[in-house]
Amino acid sequence: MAGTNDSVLKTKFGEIRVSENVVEDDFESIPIIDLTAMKSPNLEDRKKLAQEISRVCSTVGFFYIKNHGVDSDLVREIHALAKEYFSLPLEDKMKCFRGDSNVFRGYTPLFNEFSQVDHSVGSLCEGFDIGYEIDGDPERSPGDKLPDMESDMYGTNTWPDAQTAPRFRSTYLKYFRAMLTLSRNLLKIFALALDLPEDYFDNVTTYPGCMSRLIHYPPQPLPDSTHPGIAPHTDFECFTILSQDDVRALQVLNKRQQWVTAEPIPDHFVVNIGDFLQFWTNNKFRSTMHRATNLTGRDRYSVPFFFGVNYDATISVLDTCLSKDTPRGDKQQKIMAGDYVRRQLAAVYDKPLDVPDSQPEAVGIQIPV
Ligand SMILES: O=C(O)CCC(=O)C(=O)O
Ligand SMILES: [Fe+2]
Repeated sequence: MAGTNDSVLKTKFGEIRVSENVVEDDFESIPIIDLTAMKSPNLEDRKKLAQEISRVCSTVGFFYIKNHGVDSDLVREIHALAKEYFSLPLEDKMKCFRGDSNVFRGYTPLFNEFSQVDHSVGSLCEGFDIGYEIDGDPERSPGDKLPDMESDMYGTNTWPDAQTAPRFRSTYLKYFRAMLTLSRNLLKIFALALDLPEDYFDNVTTYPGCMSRLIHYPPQPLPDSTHPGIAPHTDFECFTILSQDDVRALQVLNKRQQWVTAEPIPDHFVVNIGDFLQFWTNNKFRSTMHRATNLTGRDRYSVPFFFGVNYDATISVLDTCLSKDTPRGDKQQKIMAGDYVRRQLAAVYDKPLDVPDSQPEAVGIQIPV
């Protein structure tokens, strides 16, 4: 029912009416999942975990993970790195300007990332993006080459020079490797959750199209939707693993269309489903809308890792997600991972599209918000 404090939110999938009253998390909205069983030698334990994840992904699309196996010192290091990097003078950071990269990597200054639907809304955050490279993949060896794949989303990372930001590259790639390992392990549980063999996605994750960002949100003076920390959006890839510091800002849209704060919890990551898994699962898993609003008066740092599949992999509804209510024709709708990500990044970074017109769009697949 429409309330007095409602507003209409434009999204890339249509308009929805949301309540502007931010509610506290009751942990039903954003449950905590213990990943201990992910490493269990017993398949039944892993299946049980998969069932729990399946339930949460079909209802909320957001959850915290604990006992994930990532070293807490490494998490501290990456946050220290972010803080150090963003405190550099703007001219040093601009040497890695993301606009100079044809694969959207490098430094984005304040107000240069736009809402997915409204380009007049620039986010009150600065970021540094890196993407997949061989040295960031523990399953590849130094000297291996990026594959000669069709997608033009593979490319090189832009790094600050060692004098400006010592240890930046080595620390960030160490973190990227840890996230990639965790993601590949999680994807096996997702496969079980979808009644598929654990290795089902292995052949589309040999050179996975992943990206990571360091983000700095200066304090936001007012709950002002003209310059939100990050405007409401869904993520593009399979899932995102987010490390937050202790400053609250992340808000998740629940089923009652209210914003719920995802409180930072020490040693936990926040995981959310992205668009690929929603397409793949025929909308069974939810790519949930979220935003960041930092009204704490403190600087906030966060580090998302976006786990995608090989950029030239094709995504269409999984056989296990077709039902009598979903016509087989839905299987004909396909998206190529790299094209989809390029289009979405171009939309938020305002870069001219250079994707050929003939590439399929994900328009046929209905995404309920
Ligand atoms: O910083 C956060 O809490 C969220 C970041 C986010 O949603 C994104 O970068 O896609
Ligand atoms: Fe996001």
